[in-house]
Amino acid sequence: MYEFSAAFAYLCELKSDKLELRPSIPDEFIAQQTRLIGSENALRLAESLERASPVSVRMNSAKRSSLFSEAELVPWCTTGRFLDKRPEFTLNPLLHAGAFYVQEAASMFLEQAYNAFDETPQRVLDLCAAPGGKSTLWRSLLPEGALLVANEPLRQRAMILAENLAKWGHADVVVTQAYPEEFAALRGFFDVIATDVPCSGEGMFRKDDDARRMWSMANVAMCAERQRKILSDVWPALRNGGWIVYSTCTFNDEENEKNVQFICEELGAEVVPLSIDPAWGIVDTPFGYHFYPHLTRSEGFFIALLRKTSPSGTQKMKIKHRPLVDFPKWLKNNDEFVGLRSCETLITAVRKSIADDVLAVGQIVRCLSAGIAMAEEIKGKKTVPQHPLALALDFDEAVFPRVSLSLDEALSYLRRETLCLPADVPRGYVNVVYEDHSLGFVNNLGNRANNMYPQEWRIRRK
Ligand SMILES: C[S@@+](CC[C@H](N)C(=O)[O-])C[C@H]1O[C@@H](n2cnc3c(N)ncnc32)[C@H](O)[C@@H]1O
Repeated sequence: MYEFSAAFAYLCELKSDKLELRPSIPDEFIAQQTRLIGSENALRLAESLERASPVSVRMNSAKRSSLFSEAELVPWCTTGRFLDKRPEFTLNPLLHAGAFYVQEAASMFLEQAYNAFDETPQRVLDLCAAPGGKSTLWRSLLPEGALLVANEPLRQRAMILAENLAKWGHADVVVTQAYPEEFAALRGFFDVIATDVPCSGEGMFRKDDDARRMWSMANVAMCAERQRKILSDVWPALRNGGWIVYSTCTFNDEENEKNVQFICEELGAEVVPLSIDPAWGIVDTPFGYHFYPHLTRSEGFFIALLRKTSPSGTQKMKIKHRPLVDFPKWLKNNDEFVGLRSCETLITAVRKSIADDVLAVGQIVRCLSAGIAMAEEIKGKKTVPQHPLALALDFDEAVFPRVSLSLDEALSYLRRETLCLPADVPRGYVNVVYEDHSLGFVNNLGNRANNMYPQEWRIRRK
């Protein structure tokens, strides 16, 4: 029974009083929340969805910078920071150097799920990963030598995911573009599968008008069904005893609690409790954790940690070994890597200890990137350093001459404009840096320096 109360009537007034520039929050959504969390909370939730979103960032602990060091900490994530206002992030070169990521604070709670693992996972699949907020966090949490497969089925979004992970700089990442069922052939391969599933986006009502416009109970039901299909399709790829991190940015129980129940009962898993501080304002339920914007400084979010109890078996994969190739010795620890040819001309470096896993994944699903894209060979003569190398944590910055850029020059570089370097800078490939953070390469011809920043990554903002 819906609880149509005075609070609900007040909400309707609130909606009609608003300057109607934005689509209003759907009545049925308010009724649904009234049923789920009571009228008082539904009222406070709806009010909070009309307020401005909090601003937060997460620092890349492997690319140290003093930026935002004074900002308030996000209590559930060691590298999260709240900002008082939203700066022009695009015009900060350190964003493009991978020193930080702009991320909604609730998503950073993933760190608490990670802390609940009783052993360190070695193979993690982030199944619905674009644009890469949680993948960059996974990568920061995982130790070196553990493999992260970050996947996104949609091409354009997968390209953005690859870009954001290249900026983050860790070598032990494979970016794939595949649908969940394609991973089933990697039977029992992964220790962890994270499913940050596409959802009805109620938690985004504050930021995203389309989420308001597209919302309906029918859409909620459609999303819930698609989520169950995603989970069922990828299920064989999770090893027995492996972990599922299930999350959505929506509030309703169809896509949250009922799907967690489906995973437990139909697929075979148990919910694992997380430790939370009551002061955080997170709502703890038997099936997972809710972030409500009227209670936490965040958007709406739901997350559950589960452990697989059903058997999956493992399939011993026959790895088709590819010939190793020499790669230019431009890394700090070249001996830890092997060179592989990604396509005819591109040479990548992959950590030796995970090379077989990387090959196994590449045999089953389409890979957009794996390891560090090092160099392009041109007609077997010239070796051109690739942009991801300049952003990689393993890049040996002593190899190429380095030039520090001012803010204006750095922005000009990121817009892919031609630069003019000081006369004493050697000719050839030069690494350009901003505040000690590598931004990329230029080819210095003397009178001008050709900009090697990837065309599709360039910033357009003046
Ligand atoms: C909520 S977003 C992921 C956000 C991301 N995890 C992050 O933190 O930046 C869900 C993603 O799932 C993708 N997706 C859509 N259909 C999918 C499917 N059938 N299987 C897996 N992912 C899908 C969407 O394109 C979208 O990029």
